[in-house]
Amino acid sequence: MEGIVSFIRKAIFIGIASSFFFFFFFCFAESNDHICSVTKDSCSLNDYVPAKLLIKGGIVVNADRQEIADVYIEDGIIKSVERNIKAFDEIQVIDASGYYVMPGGIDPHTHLAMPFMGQVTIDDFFSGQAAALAGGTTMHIDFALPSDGDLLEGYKLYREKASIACMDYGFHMAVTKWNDKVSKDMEVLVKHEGINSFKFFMAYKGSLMVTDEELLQGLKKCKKLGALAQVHAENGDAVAEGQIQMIELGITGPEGHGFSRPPILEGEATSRAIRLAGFVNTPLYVVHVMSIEALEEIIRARQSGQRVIGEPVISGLALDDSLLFDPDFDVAAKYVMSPPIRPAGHNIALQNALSSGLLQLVGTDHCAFNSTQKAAGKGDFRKIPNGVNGIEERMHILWNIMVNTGKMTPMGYVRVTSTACAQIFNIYPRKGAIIAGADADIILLNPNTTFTISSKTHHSRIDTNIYEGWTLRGKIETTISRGRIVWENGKLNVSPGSGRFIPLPPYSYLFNGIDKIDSDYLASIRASKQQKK
Ligand SMILES: NC(=O)NCCC(=O)O
Ligand SMILES: [Zn+2]
Repeated sequence: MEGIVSFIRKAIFIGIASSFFFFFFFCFAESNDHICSVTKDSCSLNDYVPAKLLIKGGIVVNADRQEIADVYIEDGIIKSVERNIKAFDEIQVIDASGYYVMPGGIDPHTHLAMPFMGQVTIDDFFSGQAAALAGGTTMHIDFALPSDGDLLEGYKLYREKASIACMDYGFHMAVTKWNDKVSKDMEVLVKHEGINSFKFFMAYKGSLMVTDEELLQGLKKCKKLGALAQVHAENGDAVAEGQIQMIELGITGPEGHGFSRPPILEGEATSRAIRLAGFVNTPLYVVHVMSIEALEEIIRARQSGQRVIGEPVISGLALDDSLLFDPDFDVAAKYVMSPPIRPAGHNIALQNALSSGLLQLVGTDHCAFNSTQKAAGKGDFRKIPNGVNGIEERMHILWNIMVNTGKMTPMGYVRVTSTACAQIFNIYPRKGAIIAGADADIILLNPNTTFTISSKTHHSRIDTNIYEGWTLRGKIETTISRGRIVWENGKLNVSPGSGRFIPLPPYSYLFNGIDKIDSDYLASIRASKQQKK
C-alpha cells in the first residue's frame, strides 16, 4: 500500500515539475523569438494571434503561374491555395473577385535611420515600414553601416534601431575599409547573424569608398563565405574631380550633381567591379543600375556566363533628370541621388531590360531626406544629402509603367518585385510566393482604382515626394503581413515591435557550380603547366 502511495506522490511531483518546465520553456522560447523587439506591451494582441483568413476568388499570381483560386491562411502561414475552399464560422473571409492577389513586395534596397552626409534619413524602421506596408511591400532588406569601420558594432546598432519594426526585414552589411577584424567580422555575421550580402561603395570618396585592393579582398572573402558581394558602382575619384570642375565653372545648383557624375563613370565602375568579380569567380550584385552604360556592362557579362545581378530602382525606371534642372532649389534637390537620375532614354532602356529579364529585380534605394535636410546643399550641390523616396511608391509606379503599358505581365511583375529578391537572398519560397507553407505576406490589387500621389497623404515622414501629383491606375487596397491585415480601407493597423528579423542564409543558388568552375579552371592551368614540361 505504502509503495502505491509513494508511487502516486512521485507521479504527482513529476507531473507538476514537468508542467513548470514546459511553462518556462515556452515563455523563454516566446521571448527569444522577439529578442530584438521592443517590449510586448507596445504590441497589440493581434501581433501574436493572427486571424484565420480566407481570400476568396481572386486572381492569384505567382512568378510562374496565374489562376483564379482561394487562399487559406492560419497562424500567419498559407495553408492552401485552391478553388472552392469552404469558409467556417470563425474564419474571416475577404472577397477578392476582380483583384490580383500577389506576394507582398520585397524591397532589396533601403536606408532607414541612416546617418549620411551629415544628416540622418527621416524614415526610421517604424515610419518607413508603415509606409512600405501602405504601398504593398511586406519585407525589405536594409543596409547596415559599420560604426567607425566596425562591422559588428554597426550591425548591433542597426538591430537596435529595428526594434520598432512593424514588418519583416533583413540586413545587408556595408564594408567601408579592409583589415583582419573586418574579415573576421564578416565571418561572424554570415555564420551567426543572418547576413548573406556585403556592399562595397566604389563612390563617396573620403567616407564610404573602398579602393580596388579593398574591393578585391572583400570579393574573395564573400566567395569564401557564400555571401553575395554588392557594389555601388561609380568611379569615386573621377566623381570628386567632376565636382571640382562644376564648382570651378560656377555650377553650384542641383544640376551640377548630374553633370559631375555622368553615366560613363557608372559604366566604368560597373565594368571594373564585374571584371574583378570575374577574376575571383564570385557572383556580383550591382545596386541601383541607373544608366545604359552600366546596363551594357551587365548584359555583356551575363552573356559571357558570369553571374551578375542588376538591380534598377524605381526612380531610375520611372523618371528622367528634367526636374533636376528646375529653377526652384527645393524642387530640384528632391531628385538628387547617386548615381544620378539620367536624361530621358536611360529609363526606357532600363524598363526594356527589366521586361526582357536582363535586369532581375527592382529596389527603391529609399533614402528619404526632407526639404530642410536637403537645404544643407543650397549654394553647393555637393552638400545636398543624396537620396530619394520610393518605399511606398515602388509597387504602384511599377504596375503603372510596366503592367498597365503592356511591357510586363502580372507574373513578371511578381518576379521583379518579390520572387527574384527572395531567391537571390535565399529565403524562397518562405517569401516571394503564394503557396502552401509560405509566410502569408499578400497584397490585393484592384486594377480599376485610380489615385493620386501626394506628400500630404503618403505615410512616409518625408515632407516631399518625387512622384507628387502622379495619378495612377491600380491600387493595393489590402496588405497582409504574416496573416495580419495591416492595410485596409486606406488605414494602417500596425504597431512598433511587431516586425520580425529574417535571417538570410548564405550560399544562394548563385553559388551553385562555382566550385566546379574553379576546379575546372585549376585543372586547365595544371594541364598547361605539364605541357610546358
Ligand atoms: N543612393 C543615394 O543617393 N543615397 C543612398 C546611399 C547609396 O545607396 O548610395
Ligand atoms: Zn548606393
